[in-house]
Amino acid sequence: MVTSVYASQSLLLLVQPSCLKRRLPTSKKLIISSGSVFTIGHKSKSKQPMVTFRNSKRDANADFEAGKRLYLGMDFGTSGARYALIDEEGNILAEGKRDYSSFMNKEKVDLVQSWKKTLFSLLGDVPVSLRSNIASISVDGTSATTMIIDGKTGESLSKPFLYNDSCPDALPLVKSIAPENHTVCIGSSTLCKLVSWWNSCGSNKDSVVLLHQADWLSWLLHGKLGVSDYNNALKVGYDPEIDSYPPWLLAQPYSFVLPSVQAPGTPIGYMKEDVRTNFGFSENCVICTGTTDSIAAFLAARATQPGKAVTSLGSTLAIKLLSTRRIEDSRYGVYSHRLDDKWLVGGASNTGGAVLRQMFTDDQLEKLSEKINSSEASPLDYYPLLSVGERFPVADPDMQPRLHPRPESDVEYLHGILESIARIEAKGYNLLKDLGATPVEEVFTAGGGSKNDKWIKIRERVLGLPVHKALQTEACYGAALLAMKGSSLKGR
Ligand SMILES: Nc1ncnc2c1ncn2[C@@H]1O[C@H](COP(=O)(O)OP(=O)(O)O)[C@@H](O)[C@H]1O
Ligand SMILES: O=C(CO)[C@H](O)[C@H](O)COP(=O)(O)O
Repeated sequence: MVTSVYASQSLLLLVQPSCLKRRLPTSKKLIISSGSVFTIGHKSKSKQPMVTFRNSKRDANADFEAGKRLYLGMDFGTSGARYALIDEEGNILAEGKRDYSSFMNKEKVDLVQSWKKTLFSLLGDVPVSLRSNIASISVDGTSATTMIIDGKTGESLSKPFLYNDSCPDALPLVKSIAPENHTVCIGSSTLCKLVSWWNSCGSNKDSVVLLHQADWLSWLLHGKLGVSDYNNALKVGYDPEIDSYPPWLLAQPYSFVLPSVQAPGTPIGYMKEDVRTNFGFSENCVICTGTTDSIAAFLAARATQPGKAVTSLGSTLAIKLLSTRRIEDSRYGVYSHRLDDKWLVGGASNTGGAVLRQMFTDDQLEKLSEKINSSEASPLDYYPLLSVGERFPVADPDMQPRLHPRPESDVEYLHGILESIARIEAKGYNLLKDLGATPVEEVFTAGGGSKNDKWIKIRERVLGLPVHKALQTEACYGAALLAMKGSSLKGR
């Protein structure tokens, strides 16, 4: 079941210059009972007849252009999920977020159910009066988050393998079938997770489908099982350069479980009737293929020239450098995603915000960061990890976390951690240059860490490069741009 369609239209050309404007000045920012925050966009300036809508449920009142097409992007990250609803100019009309924790059953962490509940809760947070204008939806998720699915019911047959889970048991076999230093030759690759499951499950494997988190969530909306995109499928071995799974992978006994692959932002089908009627979406609402969270963050930053890069400072540190040359070397956890006719070279470290969140609340991070002297180098040398193992810029499953000695001052401690993460980021970009990628000349920042101006200053000093906060820092905005691309491909 292998087909591939490559949408030649460049996403970046679709995004109107006007969308380089900052966010819409919002007329309202409402906190609603579910804890989700959404903003209603400002009055449009166009000539179209204005339709004032009232959302009785949320007492929202904004003017809205009748018939205007909207695009919904949904980002499923490590700690929670977000949505952004944009118009054709890239203006944000509504946005919201949900933490998974509100759906976690403490005794049993049922991630799959929490993702599903979060998906439909977020859909329920989209302002009712805007839903019928939504022309398309795209979902991004964490990369290599692997699900073994019952091909008949769509239900998960095992616990999902998360993006940073590692299956070293499968590595020798994977290395024996894949080219040397191929992207899949790392314990956290999707292929290692598939092989590990295949070798351990024994039982009936006939109607099994492998899906990634974004694929499965999209299936809940369009109902067509077994479809992925060439970003999510990269780490199971899909080759976006030949638009196909390579022969060495198709020759494997488990190749029948592999999903079909299309370009990110490709229309897959209309929203399922039951979901559509339940939420009040249009019968023309199309669900498109998605991408991974850090690629969605790159798209959101709208970096369009080789040498521009985006660092996602989310729960993890993921770097993406736009390069004319494809680079791949699993010894360092370096791989290249395709972005139209260029390559997003990079990797994802296990360091990042999750380590910070273990020690400080977001409020403490903000207050402590204000006291940091970012122009001064911290003498502290840490390797901030939540647990043993690193993916990039060193692929070492046995790497130990290093967060001691801890100084008396929390300001100094945080400064040391932020600076140490910046050193890992710098090592990553230097490695990409050494491996032959287009040298980085400017870095945009996405993710939760992008709100930390002191950290941006520290990173500028450590990287020796201009570092900025991206105009749009949320991956869900990038997913919304993908939805817009898909809608144009559908000719809608
Ligand atoms: N002011 C801040 N400075 C540095 N990091 C921050 C700050 N505020 C939040 N974070 C970090 O941002 C991370 C959440 O970012 P987010 O992009 O939502 O992550 P993800 O989508 O990977 O779950 C948290 O781990 C948190 O520690
Ligand atoms: O760290 C992660 C979760 O946030 C993922 O690994 C991240 O998506 C990076 O993977 P990719 O480069 O394939 O997008």
